[in-house]
Amino acid sequence: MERVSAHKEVDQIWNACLSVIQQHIPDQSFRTWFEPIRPLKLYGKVLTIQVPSQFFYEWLEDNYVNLLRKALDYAIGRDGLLEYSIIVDKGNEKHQPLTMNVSTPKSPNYSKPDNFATDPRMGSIIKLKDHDSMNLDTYLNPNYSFDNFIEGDCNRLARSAGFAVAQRPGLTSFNPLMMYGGVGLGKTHLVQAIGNYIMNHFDNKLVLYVSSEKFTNQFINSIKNNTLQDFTDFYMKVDVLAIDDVQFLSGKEKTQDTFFHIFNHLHQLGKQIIMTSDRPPRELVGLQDRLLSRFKWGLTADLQTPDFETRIAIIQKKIQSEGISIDYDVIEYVAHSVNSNVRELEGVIVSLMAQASLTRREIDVELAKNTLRNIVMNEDKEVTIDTIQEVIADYFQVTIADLKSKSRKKEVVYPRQLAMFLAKEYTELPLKSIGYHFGGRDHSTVIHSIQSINLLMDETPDVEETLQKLRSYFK
Ligand SMILES: Nc1ncnc2c1ncn2[C@@H]1O[C@H](COP(=O)(O)OP(=O)(O)OP(=O)(O)O)[C@@H](O)[C@H]1O
Repeated sequence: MERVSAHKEVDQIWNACLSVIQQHIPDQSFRTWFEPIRPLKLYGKVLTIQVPSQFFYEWLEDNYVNLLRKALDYAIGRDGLLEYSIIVDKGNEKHQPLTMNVSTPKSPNYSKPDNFATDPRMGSIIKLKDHDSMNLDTYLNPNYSFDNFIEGDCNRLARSAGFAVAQRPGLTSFNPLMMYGGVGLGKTHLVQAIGNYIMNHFDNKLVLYVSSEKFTNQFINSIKNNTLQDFTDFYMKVDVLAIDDVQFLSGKEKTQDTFFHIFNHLHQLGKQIIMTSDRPPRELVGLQDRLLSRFKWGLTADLQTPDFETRIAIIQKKIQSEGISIDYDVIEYVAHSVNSNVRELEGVIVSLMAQASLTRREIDVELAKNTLRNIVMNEDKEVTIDTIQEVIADYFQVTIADLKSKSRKKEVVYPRQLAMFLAKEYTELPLKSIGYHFGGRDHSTVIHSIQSINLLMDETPDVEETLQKLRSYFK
């Protein structure tokens, strides 16, 4: 029967491994890559060792797999297996280090140890389970794909270029591919979709996704630990390097030097580089000119705030993926009310569903209104168009229905125009959406209302005074 061995035995086995390893590599490498390893347990013929990071694990797999095999043969026998437990660095968050036990599927090549020698990756002793790898930010999140990325005018170029790159990595003129855009507009989604596509369609391509922050931290650690060469060698081996949020490299001269070096090496070998940034290259202050000029060698594509139709499609996709259905008038209401970015849009849908299930209510426009109002209140942000309408209706003693009606009565027209004027001032909604909230008027009516108020302000001082009073309700 298999059993977990006592500590002493585990240590002995690992020391036997180390004695083999030490004979084959320089002292410096031994100290760097083997001394930090802690033997944890021996279960039958499976030895579990703890390694300090994902990067460390990969490094061992890439560089020392044959040697580890040899050491296991000696210490346990040919059927000895190795299991890694990786400490995931949680940065400054106060979490216990998460230890992941990586399972040990027996490789089909296992019975032919010669394969290990010819292709270390093929014969890697251990492979990360896919669902485990999701937890590590050097890996890709399989939930991001081209299939669930909605295309619209706002992202068409970036999506098409991304898809072309995914189909022929390193072979298109889009190298590097640089995608930029504001918060929550889909940069990470797209870059990960490219990575996932390549992983799923090319067996032998090594894809690495890394945030610039992580890259910088790894770089700093490699200097501290005297492993800079290992660090650069590691990056120079990949076939596809996806680096997120390059604006983070700004002002970090030494990190930029190393990135420059890696970039050139990969580019010369025809490897694919994909980058994202929150602003266009010309606005990346604090980045070296030589890097910036290289960013422009390939294609730069922007991601814009999604237009109304794209917002509708995104909401529909989201609710479909949640397996529910919502009436079109609710979808339309949300699409007309949230236009900042896709993350917020998704957030509203999630809150809406939570709200509905908590209060056991149907998802209708009324519920959507309440949800939005709560979100806005909690985030202490600008007022919603509904609040503006309520304040105006109350102030001028008209009804909200009047504001939305077709009535041309003077007592209604002026408040309605003021409400549209304030909606423009307080919300980020496009004119088309403002019009929607006023009984489906088109954007030219909204422009006309705003112009009328501007004209009136020039003519009558009262208007400015009224506006000030109304504004005081929103403070
Ligand atoms: N076109 C789209 N279709 C479907 N979902 C999208 C689209 N764009 C963004 N999303 C979703 O919106 C959310 C935010 O996107 P993502 O994290 O990629 O934004 P980002 O641009 O990287 O933002 P940040 O700069 O804040 O990291 C994700 O859940 C993503 O799946």
